[in-house]
Amino acid sequence: MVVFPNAKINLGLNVRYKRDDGFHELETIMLPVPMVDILEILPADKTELFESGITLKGTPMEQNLIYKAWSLLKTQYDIPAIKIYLHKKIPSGAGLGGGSADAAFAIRALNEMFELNLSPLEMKKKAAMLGSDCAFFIENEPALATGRGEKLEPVQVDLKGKYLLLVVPGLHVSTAEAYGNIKPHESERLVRYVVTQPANTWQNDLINDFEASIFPVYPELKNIKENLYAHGAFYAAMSGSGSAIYGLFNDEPEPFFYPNTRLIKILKL
Ligand SMILES: C[C@@](CO)(OP(=O)(O)O)[C@H](O)COP(=O)(O)OP(=O)(O)OC[C@H]1O[C@@H](n2ccc(N)nc2=O)[C@H](O)[C@@H]1O
Ligand SMILES: Nc1ncnc2c1ncn2[C@@H]1O[C@H](COP(=O)(O)OP(=O)(O)O)[C@@H](O)[C@H]1O
Repeated sequence: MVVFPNAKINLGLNVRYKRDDGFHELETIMLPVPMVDILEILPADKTELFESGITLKGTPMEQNLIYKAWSLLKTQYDIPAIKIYLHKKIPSGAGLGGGSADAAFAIRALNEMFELNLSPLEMKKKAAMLGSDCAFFIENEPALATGRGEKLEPVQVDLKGKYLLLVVPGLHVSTAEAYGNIKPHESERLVRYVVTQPANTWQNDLINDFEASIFPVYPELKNIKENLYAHGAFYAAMSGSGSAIYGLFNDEPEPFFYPNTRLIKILKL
C-alpha cells in the first residue's frame, strides 16, 4: 500500500508548564500542509527499510518511527514482516512533523492492510505512544492540540486559497533541546481565541513561545521571519520547535531567496 504522509505547521504555540513526567503542557493549533513523503509498505518475509530522498543521517531502521509503528502493532497483533520504502521529502528536525506523520500513516496503512479493525480513537492512542505529535496525523484535520499535544479537538481555521511560503534553514533544532531551553508561562492570549480573530491581529497575538528562546541563539531565524513580513506576509512564524519559518500570504508571493537554506517552497493551501 502506498500512502502520502504530509507535513504540519503550528499556528501559535503556548508552552504552559512542565509536568511531573517531564513533558510540557501546551496549547497549539496544528494544520496539515500539502508537502508529502511517499511511503510504501508491503508484506514480506523479513522487515527491511529502503530509503531515498532526504537522508535521515544516523537513524538506523530500528529508530525509524515507521519501524516503531510496525513493532508496536506487532506486540498485539499477528502481523507479518514488512518491506518499507520511504521517499523522504519533508525536511526532518524542522518542526514540520514529518517523522510523526510517517508513523501515523504507517499505523493507518497497517490497520487497513492487515484488517486490524482499529477505530480512529484506538489508532490515536497507539500513535501517541510513538510521539506527542503523532496522534494529530490520524485524523489529519486542523486541530487544537492540548495536553502534551495528543489531545485533539477539531477547529475551524479557514486558510483555503491562501499561500504558504516555507523557508527551511540549514540548521537543525532538536525538539528536546528546544523544550529544555523554554520558560513555560500561562498566556493571556489563548491560541484558540486568537485564531477566531481577524488575521491582521495574528502578528501581535498569535505567538509561538519557542521563538523567544530560539531566536536569540539563531538570529537568522528572526531575520527570515522579518523578511517574510517585508515580502507581504499577513502572518509569519516559526513552526513548532523550528527551524522552519513560514509566511502566510493572500496572493501568490514572489520566490523568496535566503542564503544557507535547505528548502524554500510556495504551497497553495
Ligand atoms: C514542538 C512540537 C509542536 O507541535 O512539534 P515539532 O516542532 O517537534 O514538530 C511537538 O510538541 C513535539 O512533538 P514530538 O516531536 O512528537 O515530541 P516527542 O517525540 O513526544 O518528544 C520529544 C521530546 O520533546 C519534549 N516534549 C515533547 C512534547 C511535549 N509536550 N513536551 C515536551 O517536553 C520531551 O523532552 C521529549 O523527550
Ligand atoms: N520516518 C522518519 N522521518 C523523519 N524523521 C524520523 C523518522 N523516523 C525517525 N525520525 C527521527 O525523528 C526526528 C525528527 O522528527 P520530525 O518529526 O521529522 O521533526 P520535527 O519533530 O522537528 O518536526 C529525527 O531525529 C529523526 O532521526
